[in-house]
Amino acid sequence: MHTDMDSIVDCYDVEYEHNNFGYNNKQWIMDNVDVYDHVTKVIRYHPKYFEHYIKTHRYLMYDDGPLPFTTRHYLAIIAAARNKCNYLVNLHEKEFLAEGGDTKWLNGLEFIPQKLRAIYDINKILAHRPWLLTKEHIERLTKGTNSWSLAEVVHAIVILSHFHSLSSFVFSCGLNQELDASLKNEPESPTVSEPEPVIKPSTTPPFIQRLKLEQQRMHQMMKEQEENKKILQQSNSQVLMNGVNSDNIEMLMKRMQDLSDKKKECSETELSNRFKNVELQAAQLTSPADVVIVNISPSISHYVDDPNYAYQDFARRGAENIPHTFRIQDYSWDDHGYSLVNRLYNDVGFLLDDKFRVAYNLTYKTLAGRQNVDTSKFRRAIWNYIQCIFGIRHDDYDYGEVNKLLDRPLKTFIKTACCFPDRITKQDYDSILVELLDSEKVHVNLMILEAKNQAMLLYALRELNR
Ligand SMILES: CC(C)C[C@H](N)C(=O)O
Repeated sequence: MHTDMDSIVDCYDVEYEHNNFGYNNKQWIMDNVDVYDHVTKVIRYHPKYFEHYIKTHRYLMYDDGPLPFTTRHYLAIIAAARNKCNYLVNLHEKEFLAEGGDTKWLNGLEFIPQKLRAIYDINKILAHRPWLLTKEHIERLTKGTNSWSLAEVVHAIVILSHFHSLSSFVFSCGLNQELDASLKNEPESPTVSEPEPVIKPSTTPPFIQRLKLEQQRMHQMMKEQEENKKILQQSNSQVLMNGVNSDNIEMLMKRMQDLSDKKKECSETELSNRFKNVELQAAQLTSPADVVIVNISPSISHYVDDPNYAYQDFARRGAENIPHTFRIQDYSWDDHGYSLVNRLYNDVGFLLDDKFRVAYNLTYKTLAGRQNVDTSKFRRAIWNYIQCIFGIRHDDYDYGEVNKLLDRPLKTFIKTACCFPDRITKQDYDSILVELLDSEKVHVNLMILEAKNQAMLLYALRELNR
C-alpha cells in the first residue's frame, strides 16, 4: 500500500532530481520523516532550505543549550499565541508535556515562575514592534534575583523570533485554517495529564496534498523534457499555467530584465527618498489592522497578555519619538549580529547565518513554469520590502525596484503576513501571484519567514550589544 509517508518521500526524490541539489543528508531526513508535523512537511518541499531550517530548529529546541527544554517549548507557546497561531501552540503544548513540563503552566501566564513571566514583555514587543526594544528591557531580565544569564536571554530571543516568524509562515500558507479543521477530525488529543511522546500527524491536509500533486506533475514534466523539449514548452503553458493569463508573468520578466539592463546611478538623497516613499506607501496600504478586532480563541487566550498591543505603522511610530529607520550600514547581520549571537550562545550564529543565506539566495531559476529565469531582482525586492515594513533600510538598494516589481495585492499580502498573520485567509493565499506554482508561493512565504526573523533579531541584538 502507498502510505502517506511513502508519497512524501517520493515527492522528495522528485524535488532532488528536479532541482539537482548537491545535498547529501537525504538519508537522515528520510529516516526522520514520521516525526515531522504538517508545517515542517510543507517546508520540506524546499529541501535545500529545509536542511538548514531543521538543523537550526533542532539545535534551538532539542540540543544542549542554556535553557531547559520545557522553557524552550513554553517560549514557543507564548510566541505562537501572540500571533494567534493555535496550531503551533497546540503542537508545543504537547512537546512541553512530553519533556515532563508542569501541567499547571498550561493554565496560563499566571501559573508560570516569575523568571519566565519576566520575559513576556520582550516577547510582546518583539512580536509586534521590535524597534521599541531597548537595552533596559534586557537589563531588567539580567539584574536582580531570579535573573537570566545573557546566554539564556539570547537563547530565548532566538526561539521567540523563530516562532514569531514561523507563525507568519503557517498563516501565509493558509495552513492554520486547514490544520485546525484537520485536527478536529483527528482522534481526541491527549488530556493534560496524559502526555503524548511523539507527534504523529494522521490526516494530510489538502494543501499538502496539492503540493504533492504539483511535485508529481513537475516530475512527469521533467521526464518529458528529456524526451522532447518542444513538447515540454507547450505543456508548460498548458499544464502549469492552468489556463491562467500569462501576461502578468511576461510583464514581470520584462521589468526584471529592464532593471538588469539599465543600471542608473542614483544620488544618496534620491535613494533615501525612494526608501521613504515605499515605507510610506506600505503604511498607507489599507489593512484590516485599522479596525482593532481582538479575537483570540479561548484555547490560547490564557497565554496572551495585553492582547490589543499590535504592529504599528511607521507614520504612527513618530509619535513614540523613535528614530524609525534602522540602517543596515550601521548594524547588519553579517558584520555585527552574527558574531554577537555566536559568542553568547555557542555557534548558533553559524546555523542562522547559513539559513538566512539559503533563504535569501534560494532559486530554481524558474518562474510559473518557465525555465532559466533570473529571478534575483524579484526575490530581492520581496526580501527588502519585508524588512522595510519593519523600518530596516539597506542603504545600497534602490527601493524604486520594489515598486516596479511588486504589485499592490502582493505588497498587501506580505504586509499582512508579516504584521497581522492571523488575518491571512486561504483565499488571500489563493488570490495573489495566481500564475505561480504552490511551491513558488511557499518559497515566497519562506522569504517572509526569514526576512522577518532576521529583522527581529537585528533589533534585539543591537540592543543586547548596548
Ligand atoms: C519565488 C519564486 C518566484 C522563485 C522562483 N521560482 C525561483 O526559483 O527563483
